[in-house]
Amino acid sequence: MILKDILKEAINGDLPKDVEHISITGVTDNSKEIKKGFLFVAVTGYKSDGHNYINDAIRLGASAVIGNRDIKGLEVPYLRVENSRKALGQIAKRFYGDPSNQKIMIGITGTNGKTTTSYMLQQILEENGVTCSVIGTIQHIINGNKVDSHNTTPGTMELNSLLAESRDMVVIMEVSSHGLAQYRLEGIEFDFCVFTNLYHDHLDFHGTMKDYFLAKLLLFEKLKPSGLAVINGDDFWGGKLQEYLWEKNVSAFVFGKSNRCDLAITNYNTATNPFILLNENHDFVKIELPLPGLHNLYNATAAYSVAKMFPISKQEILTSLKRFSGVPGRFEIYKKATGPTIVIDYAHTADAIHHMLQTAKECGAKKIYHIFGFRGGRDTTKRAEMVKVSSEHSDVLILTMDDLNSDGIEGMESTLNKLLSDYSAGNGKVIPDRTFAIQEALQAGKEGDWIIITGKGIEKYEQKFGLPTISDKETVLYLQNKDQGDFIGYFDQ
Ligand SMILES: CC(=O)N[C@H]1[C@@H](OP(=O)(O)OP(=O)(O)OC[C@H]2O[C@@H](n3ccc(=O)[nH]c3=O)[C@H](O)[C@@H]2O)O[C@H](CO)[C@@H](O)[C@@H]1O[C@H](C)C(=O)N[C@@H](C)C(=O)N[C@H](CCC(=O)O)C(=O)O
Ligand SMILES: Nc1ncnc2c1ncn2[C@@H]1O[C@H](COP(=O)(O)OP(=O)(O)OP(=O)(O)O)[C@@H](O)[C@H]1O
Repeated sequence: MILKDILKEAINGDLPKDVEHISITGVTDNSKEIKKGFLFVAVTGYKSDGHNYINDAIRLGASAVIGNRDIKGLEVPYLRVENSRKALGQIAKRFYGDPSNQKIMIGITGTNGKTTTSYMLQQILEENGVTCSVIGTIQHIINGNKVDSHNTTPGTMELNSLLAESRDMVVIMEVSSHGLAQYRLEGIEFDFCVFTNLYHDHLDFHGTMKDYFLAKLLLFEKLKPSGLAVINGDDFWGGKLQEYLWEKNVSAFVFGKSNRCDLAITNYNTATNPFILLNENHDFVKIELPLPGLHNLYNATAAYSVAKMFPISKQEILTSLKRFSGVPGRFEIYKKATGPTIVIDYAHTADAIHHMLQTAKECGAKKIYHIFGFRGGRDTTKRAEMVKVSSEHSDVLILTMDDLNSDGIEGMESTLNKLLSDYSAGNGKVIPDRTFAIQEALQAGKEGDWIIITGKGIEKYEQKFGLPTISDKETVLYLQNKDQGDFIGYFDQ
């Protein structure tokens, strides 16, 4: 491939003579992936600086380098750009032949509900003959094949490579604020952009809610002129987004409780036989879902709003939602003939915890045990509110370990104790070993009680705990079945 052909957007103006005829064999921003004839794009990162690896890249065979520093005297041509992360996105798109341009692109953003809404939409579309690639937190699904996911929104080279590989008609993407802020979607345009909600999260990265919102807003700048924004109008920031798009004359379809919404919520039931009743231009739509919780009904409404833009009948959409298969690690219920109801969920914001505990109450929980922890190295300012909400809406809260990342175990243990004493109403305890915390709740829980384990969903434990299990699901199954023989591991999907 001729280098200058993929630099169209990345470099303004004429290229130097020594670059005109260079051909390249690949592109990467990671010196460890360099092969002979590659273009190396040096990116200034959050942990390290790609410019420090330029010499390694040349030694390994890079035939040209792009960066955003003033660098002279390299053995291969060097092109300086203003922002090499952005340039990488522009180059990735060209290198892979602008693959998103050949797809119907659906981007879903928001603090919570992205994964659930994508799975709902995938099920509706696929059951009605529309093949989908799904890119998100749990995994990426391309042409029906599952690929491990390292980021919710993959890095720009990986993303464009997945899109180029896809033979599916539609791409449903979870779009994270990090991905938007880091130009991972540079040059990609969307047919539908969905906004689920915005709550306190990731402020370690964005600083303020306003900046977090502004990062999310970037997705809606990527809407095609013919595209449609689908917005949860009941969310405070959803309202702000609506105003912004209105001023810009961008088409938006809004759902919410106000009767001014395009899809007005008139009634719902969140517990047994959950449903949400919607008024769409005096035509009533009843979405039934095999999954409790108002939050899931909102996710289903978002999925319905997009699906109805496809040539699929209302009845077909409602049938698919009624038999929705659920999402691994999101409101997954484990219940034996007798004993407590156990739920494994991915809630990791105060708002999501509120929804979970509220749903358990609405489902008739007699006593609620809530087990959770905090990710090390991530937004610490959300922790107090998570403890307050848990303490207020559960009967017993047990603080335990989540992934430590770069934090130390002793430090986290004292953080848990301090948060519990400062923000709970005295109805909690700290059990650092996550498997023992679950064990204690399962031993105490009786028929009619609910035990809610949040934060990790299907993710594997990063630390070793007391019981020989590697995830919340394994721990629950191990404890539920431990009298029935030796445990050999269930190995999560
Ligand atoms: C803090 C952060 O967001 N980091 C993201 C960022 O990494 P980075 O480019 O800054 O990486 P870095 O390690 O500082 O390295 C800088 C540069 O040096 C290069 N390098 C480095 C070492 C070397 O030997 N040679 C070399 O060339 C690297 O390839 C890179 O180009 O860009 C990478 C590529 O796009 C991302 O994979 C990476 O996500 C990390 C793994 C991460 O954990 N991110 C989280 C916070 C995140 O993005 N989360 C959201 C979901 C959030 C949610 O809603 O829950 C997501 O979309 O996943
Ligand atoms: N619409 C919603 N409003 C509030 N909370 C929700 C909503 N949907 C899901 N949740 C809660 O958030 C958790 C994560 O849901 P989901 O994985 O669908 O969201 P996500 O946006 O993909 O999250 P992440 O970016 O962290 O992967 C769920 O387990 C549930 O507790």
